[in-house]
Amino acid sequence: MCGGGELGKEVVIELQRLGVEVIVVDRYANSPAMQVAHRSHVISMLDGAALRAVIEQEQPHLIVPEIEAIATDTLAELEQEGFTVIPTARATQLTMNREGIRRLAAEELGLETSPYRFAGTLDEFKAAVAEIGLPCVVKPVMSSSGKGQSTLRQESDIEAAWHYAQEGGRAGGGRVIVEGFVDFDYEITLLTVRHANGTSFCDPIGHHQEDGDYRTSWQPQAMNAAALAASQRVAEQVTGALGGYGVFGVELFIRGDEVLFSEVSPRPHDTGLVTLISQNLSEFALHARAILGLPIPLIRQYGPAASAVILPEGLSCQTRFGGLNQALAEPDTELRLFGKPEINGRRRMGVALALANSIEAAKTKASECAAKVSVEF
Ligand SMILES: Nc1ncnc2c1ncn2[C@@H]1O[C@H](COP(=O)(O)OP(=O)(O)OP(=O)(O)O)[C@@H](O)[C@H]1O
Ligand SMILES: NCC(=O)N[C@@H]1O[C@H](COP(=O)([O-])[O-])[C@@H](O)[C@H]1O
Ligand SMILES: [Mg+2]
Repeated sequence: MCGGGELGKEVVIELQRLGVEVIVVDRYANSPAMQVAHRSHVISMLDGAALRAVIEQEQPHLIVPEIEAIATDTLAELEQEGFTVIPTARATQLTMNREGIRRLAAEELGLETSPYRFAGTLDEFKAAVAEIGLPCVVKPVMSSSGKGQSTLRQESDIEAAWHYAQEGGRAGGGRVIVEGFVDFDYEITLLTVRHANGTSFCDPIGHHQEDGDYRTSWQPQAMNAAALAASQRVAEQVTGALGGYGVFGVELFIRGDEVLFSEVSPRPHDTGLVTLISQNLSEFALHARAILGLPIPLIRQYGPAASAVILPEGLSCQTRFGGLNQALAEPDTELRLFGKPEINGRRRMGVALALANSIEAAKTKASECAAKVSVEF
């Protein structure tokens, strides 16, 4: 498992339930997934030689990327040499860089997306913003969880947005994407599972984002039949083009019956944390089954459910949690506190989960549960 955060941790648990030996690799020691793995290694996964050395040493049957920022060219070489990369090395190459997946979706598959331009210098960036027009959204081509992302509303935002994007990516500065701002009605993650017996869809997950990072998610998101069918068609096309087995988080903007492709994770998605309470098989269990080639005969959804993140800000290597008594007092609430060993700035440290009789009630319950957890430094 290349990447050992909160998403990987749940996949490790599911794999181990099925008898798999799991070795986690990440950039820092004692990452959440390392805490539940058989063994672990700390390396820079952007360093191809270091990544190759670990994989040659461990000889894994499956290489399971958990984050974008990995030396994906090395994964492609290893795949050529006979290793299996989940879902495919090409999928990890295309999705680690926004340029790869955007050009595939918009230019090769002909899917509708926001208008976009790429820029590698401040001058190109200014020209791109002029062409796309304001408001627009800028993101480093290699980033996730909103890192380095900003929305430009006026000319005076341009310079700061460029510098923030240069500092905020997960792999240093470089190219950015400038996207026209989409005034969507709502956005969804359509979890799509490619497995031995075909492709299955989870019920759509709605979510609310701030600063490019998710705050709450819920399932099922109400959708009209036309928009849902169009979403499934887009998801089938994109995941089919990427290939391989596993869960994909297909991010879509919905405007009336119109569906715009935004991006896709070739792995479980953070907004899909809600499936830890909302489905018989969570997205993590689905990923484990799919990559092992096991059957997925049914995905049962349990009704209105929500997740809300615990996202403190601070500086500490001695985090403690409080308020759990109050947080868990309501029925049908659960917590996952990830066990990240350090916080330096704002970091997602846990998530609250809730089931209720309506989506609104589930969102409120999950948010209240999250708010009652105090993080002490
Ligand atoms: N072109 C756009 N128009 C309007 N909103 C946008 C646009 N692009 C992104 N957003 C908003 O910002 C959020 C984060 O964008 P995006 O998913 O591209 O970033 P990310 O860093 O890859 O985040 P994650 O890793 O959590 O998926 C989107 O879910 C959406 O709410
Ligand atoms: N949107 C992608 C996403 O949520 N990825 C998840 O966050 C971790 C990194 O967290 P960190 O930045 O706190 O180390 C990743 O390892 C993955 O589990
Ligand atoms: Mg996203």
